[in-house]
Amino acid sequence: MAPNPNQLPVITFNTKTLNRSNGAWQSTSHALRGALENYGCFILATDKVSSDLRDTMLELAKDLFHLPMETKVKNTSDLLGFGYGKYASMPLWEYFGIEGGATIEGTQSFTDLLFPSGHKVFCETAFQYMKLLSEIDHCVMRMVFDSYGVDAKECDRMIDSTLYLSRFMKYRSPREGEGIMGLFPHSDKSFLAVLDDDVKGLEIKMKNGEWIYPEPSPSTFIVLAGEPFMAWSNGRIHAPVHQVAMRTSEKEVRNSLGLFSFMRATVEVPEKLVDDEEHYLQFMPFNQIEFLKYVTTEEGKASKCAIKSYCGVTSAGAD
Ligand SMILES: O=C(O)CCC(=O)C(=O)O
Ligand SMILES: [Fe+2]
Repeated sequence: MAPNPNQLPVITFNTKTLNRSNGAWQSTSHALRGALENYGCFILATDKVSSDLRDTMLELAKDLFHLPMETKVKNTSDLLGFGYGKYASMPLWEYFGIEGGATIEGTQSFTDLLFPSGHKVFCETAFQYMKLLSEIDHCVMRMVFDSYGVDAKECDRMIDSTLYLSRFMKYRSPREGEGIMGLFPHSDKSFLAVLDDDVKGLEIKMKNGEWIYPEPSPSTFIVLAGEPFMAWSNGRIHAPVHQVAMRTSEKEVRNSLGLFSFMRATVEVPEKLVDDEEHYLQFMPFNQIEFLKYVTTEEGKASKCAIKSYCGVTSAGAD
């Protein structure tokens, strides 16, 4: 698949492509893996999540941002990017994260905390929506493992250990004198992210340095690989730098939703992905939750590619 800077590859998940005994599974798996290697992301077209559910979720997420600040800050977490976030350095951006967001327990305790008098519709919708996103995440994992010829049991081990962070994000338009940057350029510290939004703003840097600007659509998501997935693949999968910019001059608010995956189990490069030539072992086994803590240290913050300085093997990994 030749990289095309203006367009991301589109991968379709439907009953045909998701049936392992159908030939379409294999061709889709290879295309998906190629997309992650060349672009680090792709557009996922699927009817797995109805547009009604997506609209309802995007609408309900707005309720969170109307809460008083003293309620918002109750959503705390020790993990980077979880909890509630609003930073002076990125004043347009605000987010809420749910730890264990694809489970009813996690979603319920978040709802109880933020809406003490109850918000059944929010809880049920968020759980239903994020659970579907977690199923998409599982399918992506299975296809990647399958395409590399890595044992499905290893994939199950990883999926079973996944801690999901569901995140509700809001970007307001800049006021006079403010910059347009909603979220600064970064590569994700999650394994995978499944992203959804209602207004354009996500910008992804390609390997050749050009940026692409995916258009939101009610029938597509963006699936994006993070640094830990790159390490697991021994450097094959790309973890693209991306950012959010509020370029429009109109008074506009951008809402986005995402499900981010983190492995509790040790992440280890599969033997299949190591050889003596091009793919000597580039990353030592690591714990992704410990890696998240490392990212907040001075060394982690100063590093150009945190996963390489955390567990990269050779000088090829140094910044
Ligand atoms: O808001 C978005 O679309 C992207 C958010 C993002 O990149 C992140 O939370 O890491
Ligand atoms: Fe990101």
